[in-house]
Amino acid sequence: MSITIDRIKKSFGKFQALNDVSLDIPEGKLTALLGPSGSGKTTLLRIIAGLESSDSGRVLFGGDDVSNLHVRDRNIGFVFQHYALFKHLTVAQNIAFGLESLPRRSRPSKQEINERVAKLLEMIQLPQLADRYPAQLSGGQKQRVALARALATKPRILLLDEPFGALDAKVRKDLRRWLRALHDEFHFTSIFVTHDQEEALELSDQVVVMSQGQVEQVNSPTGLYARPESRFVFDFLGHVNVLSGVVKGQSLVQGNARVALPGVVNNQEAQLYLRPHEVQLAKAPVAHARLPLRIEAISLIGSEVRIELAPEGWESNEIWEVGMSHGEFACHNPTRGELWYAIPAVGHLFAGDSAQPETVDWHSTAHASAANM
Ligand SMILES: Nc1ncnc2c1ncn2[C@@H]1O[C@H](COP(=O)(O)OP(=O)(O)OP(=O)(O)O)[C@@H](O)[C@H]1O
Repeated sequence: MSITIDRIKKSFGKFQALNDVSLDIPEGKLTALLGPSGSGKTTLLRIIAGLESSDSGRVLFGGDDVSNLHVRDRNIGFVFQHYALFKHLTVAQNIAFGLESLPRRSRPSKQEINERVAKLLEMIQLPQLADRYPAQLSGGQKQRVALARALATKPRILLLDEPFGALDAKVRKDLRRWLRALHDEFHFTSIFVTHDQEEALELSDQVVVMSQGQVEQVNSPTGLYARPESRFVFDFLGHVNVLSGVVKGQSLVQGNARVALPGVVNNQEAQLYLRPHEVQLAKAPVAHARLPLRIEAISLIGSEVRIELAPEGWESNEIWEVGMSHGEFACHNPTRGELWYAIPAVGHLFAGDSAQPETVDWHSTAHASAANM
């Protein structure tokens, strides 16, 4: 069941929580609503659910306007951050609750309910815990039961609001993988609220980045990371290295730093954004870039070595980060306190007042410079 959000506005008093939001949520896909605290994610989710009404605009399910439909009639499953399991009911009774509460004419028989609960217990891989009470479960187990309960009435749409927010990092990761696998098997249309970029990128088919009650950008995780369309998305999604300066003589210049930018208008202010993987380190500057940096920290944990560097003779608001394979690291052995030069291969330039970046590609030059290391 696809979902269409059509020009939704919502204010709380004078505060505009959602400002003309339009969005298409594709059928059978997992869509993440990602954004900083207060950007309007939960408000949008609650309007889709029918738990909150909008001031204007429409919500459509599969093309049908459901804006005036009661939450009960929207056939939606919910999972929230704080497990809202009934303490006095067992796991099996919690899962059966939605089915037992259906009006008599649509309620399945006792036997059918038992069978469906048994199937859901299998699905969440907890059949052995059917007779336990919520207090006897771990946080991760409680969230799995909450999910089974949400799915018991076979909803067309599943809404999840920071479902793993209260769990520790390891359990979160396991549950993410498990939810993704479950989704791939059952294909419900899901919307997932999170402010954790890693979670959004790892779990979803489509990411909606929100800021101040508006949609900033919608794309697949890879598309969003590779082609951010605004400074906000750049800053919000992963680390980014920034050189701010003025364009002079076909180069972006600030203090000791200089990067060649053929074709850019002189004498305007500009910011060059570089992802850690778009930069290499060399012992000397190259023709298209002179970006001296001193190594401040080296982190060997993870699949890549992460090197943090501070500008030398120029300034940057944040520390720079460059990724390097463990093989490269062993070969070049960069050490804390040493002076190195960042060599950009691809960059994203915001020149003057432009809200959208222009991609600059120095690839051929960068390959030549890698030999410098
Ligand atoms: N019932 C309400 N009354 C008044 N203001 C509200 C209400 N609900 C939300 N807001 C305000 O609307 C804004 C958006 O809130 P919302 O919960 O949608 O943000 P969010 O992106 O989900 O944030 P978080 O990640 O912190 O949950 C916030 O500034 C919040 O204070």
